[in-house]
Order: sequence, then structure tokens, then C-alpha cells
Amino acid sequence: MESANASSPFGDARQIAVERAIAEFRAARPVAIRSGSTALVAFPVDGATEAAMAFLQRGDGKPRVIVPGEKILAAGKWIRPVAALTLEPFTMEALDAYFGRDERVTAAANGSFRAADRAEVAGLALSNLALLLPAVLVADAGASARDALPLLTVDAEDVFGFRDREAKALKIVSRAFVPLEGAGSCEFVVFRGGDGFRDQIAILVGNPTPGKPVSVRIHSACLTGDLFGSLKCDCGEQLRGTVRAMAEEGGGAVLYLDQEGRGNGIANKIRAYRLQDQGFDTYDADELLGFGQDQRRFDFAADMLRLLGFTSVRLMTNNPLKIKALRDGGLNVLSTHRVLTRPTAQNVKYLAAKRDKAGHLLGDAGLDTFDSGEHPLSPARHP
Ligand SMILES: Nc1nc2c(ncn2[C@@H]2O[C@H](COP(=O)(O)OP(=O)(O)OP(=O)(O)O)[C@@H](O)[C@H]2O)c(=O)[nH]1
Ligand SMILES: [Zn+2]
Repeated sequence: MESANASSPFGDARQIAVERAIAEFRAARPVAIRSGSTALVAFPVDGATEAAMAFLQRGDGKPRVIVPGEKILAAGKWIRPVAALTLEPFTMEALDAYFGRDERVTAAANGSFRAADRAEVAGLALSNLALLLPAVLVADAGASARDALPLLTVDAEDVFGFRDREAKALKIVSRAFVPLEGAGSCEFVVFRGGDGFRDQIAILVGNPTPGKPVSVRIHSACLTGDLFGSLKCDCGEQLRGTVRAMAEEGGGAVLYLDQEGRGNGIANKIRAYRLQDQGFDTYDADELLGFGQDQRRFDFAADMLRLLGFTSVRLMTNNPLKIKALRDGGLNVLSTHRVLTRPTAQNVKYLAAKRDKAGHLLGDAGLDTFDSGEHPLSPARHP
């Protein structure tokens, strides 16, 4: 049951409570989570200290660690979808041994597992919303723990409903023209709502006509690739290549979404890169951290396009999830066009994993015949 009386002068009270809880988690402070008659105190593993662990031990009952199924699978056990683990002893040392210095599971769990309850799962969902490592410490909310600090309280069901409500609350907040190299004057339209912490941006290239079919690229933010030209992925080339192609072909719309690291956030993406340096591929590294294959949602992209006046699109992507999301969102996807870049020595393994494990439409993109001795830095083919 979601909490009643949802409206306030400042918006939906359920959203406000969850936004505040996210801020508490990011600042490494505890939050109380209520579910029916149960209440617990939750604290993110990302940011745990001896003092925080001692605080949780003052609650009622045994404190525990809540971890997703992916993490347990990585530990050689299979508990789905979310498990509560009793950590013995409940100390930073034991936590470090469990998560390891690289955020990997380096030790089999000493304690016992059980399926997590609703409030515990909400704690984990909150760590995901806060873009932290997906693991949370919890204890039953005893009087002594509550008294130590006035805790922010949030309802478990409000946490679960947060992203849906956020995606639906999308609105345009500003727009202006920005000249882009090789693409002329483009209009940047900024939306609030959707995914992540920041705003979503639509870049209108050329002069696409509302009501008419439009070329669309849905692009998730990649700081390393888009901004710094990282060779580990194909993002920067795809972004610039699609803008260039749209400018040459009479216009289009790029949706630039706040979904760094496939929705895991920059800190977790860099943690995953560290694991990739040890030989894990892009999906195995995320799984070791406790993430599923892809945390992103694309449903609100259809709403962004509708707010801009577009209902029929030619979609530029290799990702079947994006195609499905726009169709499910009620848009008419007239055609899909792959966005191929030339593989490099540094990204060929990444691209092959996307094709082989996530079904990206990269079939004949030269990945299997790639010779790392040849043209590792060649410019991208036009999409
Ligand atoms: N977790 C994680 N995210 C990554 C890694 N490499 C790149 N990313 C992120 O992956 C996302 C790539 O986004 P996109 O370029 O929109 O898309 P895509 O899903 O590959 O689909 P298309 O390019 O449309 O075919 C961005 O959010 C990047 O930050 C990685 O190794 N691990
Ligand atoms: Zn990238």
C-alpha cells in the first residue's frame, strides 16, 4: 500500500520522501523504511564505517546485509531475487572480506541467507536509485537506534513506485539554439523528470517537422566516451556520427539521457572498468558488483518525443530494448538503422559482449574478423 495523502504544495509527497531518502543515502546517512507493521533502519554499504555499523547494532535483532541475486550467484550461491545475509561478525572487516577491495565477492558468506522481505528489498532499491553499490545494511528499528538521530522515514511502496512516477512527470523546462560543429544551429530542449539525477536533453538537428517522420537517436550518457573520446566503448563515435548524419540527411532528434554506465552511475561504471582490467567483460563486471544486465528504462523517451510533436520515427540504434520501448510507448517506429562504428583494439571485446550477451544488432560489424594490428584508431564509418 502506497502512503495516502500524496499531494503537498510542493508536489507528490511520496516522491519528495523518496528524493530525500536518496539524498540521505548519497550522503552516507541512514534512513528508516516502513512496510506495513515492519520498520527497519537501512544504510548503504557504499559509505559504511565502523560508526555506522555500531549504530545499526543498536537496533533490535541481528543486523544484516541485503544483496541482489546477481551478487549471490557471483558468490557461488543462487538465491533469488534479493537475499538477506547475516554477517558474522558484523564488522567493517567482515564486510570488506565479503565485498573485497574491488567490490567483488572474495569470500564465501559466513552467515546464513534468507529471502529478503519487502522493506529490505526497498532498501536495496533505494541504493540503486542513489546510484550506489547495490548492497545495503539493515537492522530492525529499535528505540535506541531511532533516538540516536531523527531518521527520515520512507514507505517501501513509495520507493518501488518512484521511477514510474518520475518518468511520467516529464516536462520541458528550457530550450535554446546552440551551433554545433558540422551540424549548424541545433535546438537543445531540456526536460525534467525521466531517469537519473540530472535533466534529459533533446537535441533537434536541422529542422525536423513536428507531425512528420523524424530520425531519432536515443543515447545514454557516457562521460568517458562522449566527452573524452574513450576507446573502451563506441559511444562518442555513435553520438557524433548520428548528429553528422542527421545534419546531412535533413534533420533529426537526439535524446541524450541521464543514464551514465547503463543506469548504474559513473562511480559504479568506473568500479566495473577496474574489474574489466582484471579480465571480466562488461556484463560479468557489472554482475560481480551486483547489477543486472541493464538498469536503464527507455519508456519516457516516447513521451519526450511526443512532447516535441513526433509520433513516427526512424530509429538509429543496435539495441533491441530501445526499439521495443518506443513501440511499447505507442510510437510508430517506421524503420530501424544500425549505428556501426569501426571496432578498435580497445572496444572489440565490449562490442562482442553486447552482441553475444545482450542481443545488440552488431552481427556483421567486423568483430569476429578484427585484427588488432590493423587500424586501431581508424575513424568511424558513417552510420
Ligand atoms: N556499466 C557499464 N556501462 C557502460 C560500459 N561501457 C559503456 N557503458 C554505458 O553504456 C551506455 C551505452 O549507451 P548507448 O550508446 O545509448 O547504447 P547502447 O545500449 O549500446 O545502444 P545503441 O548504441 O543505441 O546501439 C552508456 O550509458 C555508457 O555510459 C561498461 O563497460 N559498463
Ligand atoms: Zn561509452
